[in-house]
Amino acid sequence: MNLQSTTTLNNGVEMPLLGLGVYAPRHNNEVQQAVEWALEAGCRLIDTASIYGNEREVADAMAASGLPRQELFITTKVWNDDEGYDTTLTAFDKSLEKLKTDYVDLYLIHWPIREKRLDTWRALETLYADKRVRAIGVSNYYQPHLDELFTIASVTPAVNQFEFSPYCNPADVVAYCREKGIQPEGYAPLVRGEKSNDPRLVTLAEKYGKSTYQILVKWSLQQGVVTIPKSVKKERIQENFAVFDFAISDEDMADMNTWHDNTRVAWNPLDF
Ligand SMILES: NC(=O)C1=CN([C@@H]2O[C@H](COP(=O)(O)OP(=O)(O)OC[C@H]3O[C@@H](n4cnc5c(N)ncnc54)[C@H](O)[C@@H]3O)[C@@H](O)[C@H]2O)C=CC1
Ligand SMILES: O=CCc1c[nH]c2ccccc12
Repeated sequence: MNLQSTTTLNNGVEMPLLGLGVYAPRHNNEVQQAVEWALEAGCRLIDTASIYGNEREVADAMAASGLPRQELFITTKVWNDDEGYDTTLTAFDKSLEKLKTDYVDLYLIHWPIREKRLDTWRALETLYADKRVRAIGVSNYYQPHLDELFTIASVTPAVNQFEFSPYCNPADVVAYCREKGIQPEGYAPLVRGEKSNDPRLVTLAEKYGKSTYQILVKWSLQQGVVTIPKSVKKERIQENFAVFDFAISDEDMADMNTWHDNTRVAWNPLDF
């Protein structure tokens, strides 16, 4: 496995396993530079969203990189206020305009807004049928949201993105996604640095000669879960991607799988 390693989605599209998240730097003008550094380091997956307000910066970095569009994998998301059928189609057009591209690789429903999420999904299916997105998916969907979606969906979501770290490890959601052919993707894999002093994590970092951040990234990757650590600092971006020269033992992976303590940086999907 290396930075170019991909997973094959349920419609045959190849998605990189490791990418850069771009929510939410203090200043969005840091995003263009961060994406450029990530692309230079070999990263090809960028995770943005309309609510992050930085799709234009992502577009500028894509252009500055000189990389062919088809080598990049760009995810964006429809935000809560835009959910609904027509509003989602309009929001998608705005995202495309900001991203200065004529297609998105993966378009996600950002949160499952109760009254609107089925109409929002129908809009995503329209965009997919019209070949304006290569894959469609959801974010922050747990089993009840997926089960509801399956009652109307003509297309199975290709990806479900949700909070995923050893400290927020909804293993039942991962298992359910796999059963249904949905690729799990984890956000906040670094718990925004909140756990970097956890003695158990520090011990593993020392054992493997890696940083605590690299241990967290590797824990996701070794399970085949796509992961999108965020940083806008060059050294940290490079550090977070330098995780292909070691492996966490099965025993240590099993131990990390007992650390779940419901630590969340975002809302609980079951509240939606
Ligand atoms: N679908 C959704 O609802 C959500 C999606 N996301 C996506 O996931 C991405 C990652 O999640 P985040 O919330 O950004 O949290 P994260 O867990 O990736 O943490 C990022 C923070 O960790 C610290 N950090 C990163 N690398 C470091 C290093 N090598 N050394 C020291 N500190 C380091 C920095 O403070 C940085 O701001 C987001 O940028 C976004 O793209 C995030 C939250 C919700
Ligand atoms: O992707 C980040 C999701 C998120 C969760 N809460 C908020 C509030 C405002 C913007 C984005 C988000």
